[in-house]
Amino acid sequence: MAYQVSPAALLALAALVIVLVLRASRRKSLKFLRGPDAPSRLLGNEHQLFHQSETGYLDFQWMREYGSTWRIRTFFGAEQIMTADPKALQHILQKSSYNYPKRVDVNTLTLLQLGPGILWAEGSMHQRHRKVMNPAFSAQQLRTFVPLFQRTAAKVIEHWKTQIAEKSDGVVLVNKWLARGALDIIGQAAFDYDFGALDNMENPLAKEYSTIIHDVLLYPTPFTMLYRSLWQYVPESVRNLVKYTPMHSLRRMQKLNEMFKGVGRALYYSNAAEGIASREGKRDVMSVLLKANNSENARARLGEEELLAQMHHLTSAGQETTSSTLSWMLFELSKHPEYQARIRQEIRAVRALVVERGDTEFTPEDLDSMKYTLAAIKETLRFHPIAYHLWRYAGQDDVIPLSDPVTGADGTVISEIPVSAGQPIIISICGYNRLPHVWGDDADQWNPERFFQLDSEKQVKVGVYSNLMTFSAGVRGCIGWRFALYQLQAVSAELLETFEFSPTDDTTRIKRAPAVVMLPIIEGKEELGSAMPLRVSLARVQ
Ligand code: HEM
Repeated sequence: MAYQVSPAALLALAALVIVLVLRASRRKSLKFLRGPDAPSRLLGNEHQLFHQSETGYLDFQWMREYGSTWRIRTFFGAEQIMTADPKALQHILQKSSYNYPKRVDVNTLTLLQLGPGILWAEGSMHQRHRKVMNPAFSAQQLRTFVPLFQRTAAKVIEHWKTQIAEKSDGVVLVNKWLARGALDIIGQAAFDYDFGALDNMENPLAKEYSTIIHDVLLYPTPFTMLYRSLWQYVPESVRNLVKYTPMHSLRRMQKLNEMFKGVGRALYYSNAAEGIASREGKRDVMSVLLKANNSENARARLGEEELLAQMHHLTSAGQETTSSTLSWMLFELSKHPEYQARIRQEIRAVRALVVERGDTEFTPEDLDSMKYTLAAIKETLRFHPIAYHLWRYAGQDDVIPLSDPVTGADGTVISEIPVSAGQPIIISICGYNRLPHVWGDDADQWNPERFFQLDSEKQVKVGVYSNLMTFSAGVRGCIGWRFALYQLQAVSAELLETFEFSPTDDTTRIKRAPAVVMLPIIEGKEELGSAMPLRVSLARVQ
């Protein structure tokens, strides 16, 4: 059936385009920066970025052509800065506090899928959320989760042993199991609740999480992208209403949110019924949330909607990120058997010390002493940053300094960029993590050894860990980075001690698909959704 568009709707659209063009033209022009042509006037380079053959492919190409900062187009012909420059990133993320808010289209997706929690909140509201959550993420608190990480790894190991005994080719979709493990971990660590995702393959929440990013965020259509770009012109107070748009992707997001709220509400109120007195001195996430809900100080209090959203934000932010990173690490090790063997040797040497002193499990100190394993984790975080772009805009007029001056359109050298309020900016985390002058001439190779040779004194200090941008930085930097690190250390040590990982026939076709977060998909087998098949076998006992 052909769609009828009313003349009134066309007029409204034309008026909107005029407003957008006028608004963009009031901004300082970025013509002095070089950059690629836009394939579309309406979509600029946006559609191209969400459909690139692999995450970062365009970033790396443009960096080679224009330097670490360049100009692209966003919707309706407006100009946009894209940068991987260390000083620019430090300025925007670390030094400017809340002056570079998140781009409205991407942030509204967070609101629709996860509710009004910490990842979505801006300014003073974000400060309040962060203050409530911070105590649950101290290094001391997180060390106590190492045994939980090990117990979960043991469950994954049992499942994989069964799988390889049953299948002649020994191929396991490792990301599916690691995602289930990560969901169980976050549930127990944060809320003392077992989602049971590793025990029950039919677990509805785990099933929904396993497909939502692929189904909803990967390869958006031009119409979907344009529609989302318009959200910034809707007043914030009513933006939540876009969830009623009859679009499949938005319905799916809302469904997930409602499913989570069902679990979260029951969980929160069963804990609340026990009273907060029993949680005196405790700093786990559930305890800090209960205290925040009961706080006499209105500035510290979180309402029910915010509480449930907070629980959902943590669950979602802590699941796909760690499990995907671990999947990519195993993928790289399968292609680097010598380094994998070295890691296994290191883990077994530390295990011998553990046994010698009469213990059964690695302590956090044992894990920290595994230098080769840690270098492989850092290198994977650098090479495969799950959150590969951050979408921001300037909240006020400003000047962004550059550490890597670029050659301008007229041939002059540019070492700072004046921006007007409203100027959209894409921060290329994947680009920064590949800068040769920061990481070495072989920055395009996965090589953990670099971490034994880098002179961090010569680098601009950015990021929260190892000068990587992978966890972002500043007031909005990842609150869970230490949690993630301990989890990656503890789980990878158990898996690599037990199993050997090697490539499969699909290995060369595994691609990093750009879906706001990076997903592994197999070229030609996209119908499988996110998939990381690896050949798994029991490691030889020495
Ligand atoms: C390898 C694992 C991880 C990576 C690469 C990662 C990356 C990031 C990045 C890039 C951001 C900034 C997002 C933005 O500004 O839009 C972020 C924020 C956040 N992350 Fe992580 N993350 C990881 C693990 C975790 C874990 C395990 C948790 C929870 C236990 C967590 C919880 C959060 C939260 C709550 C925020 C929002 C912080 C705020 O806005 O104040 N993350 N993460």
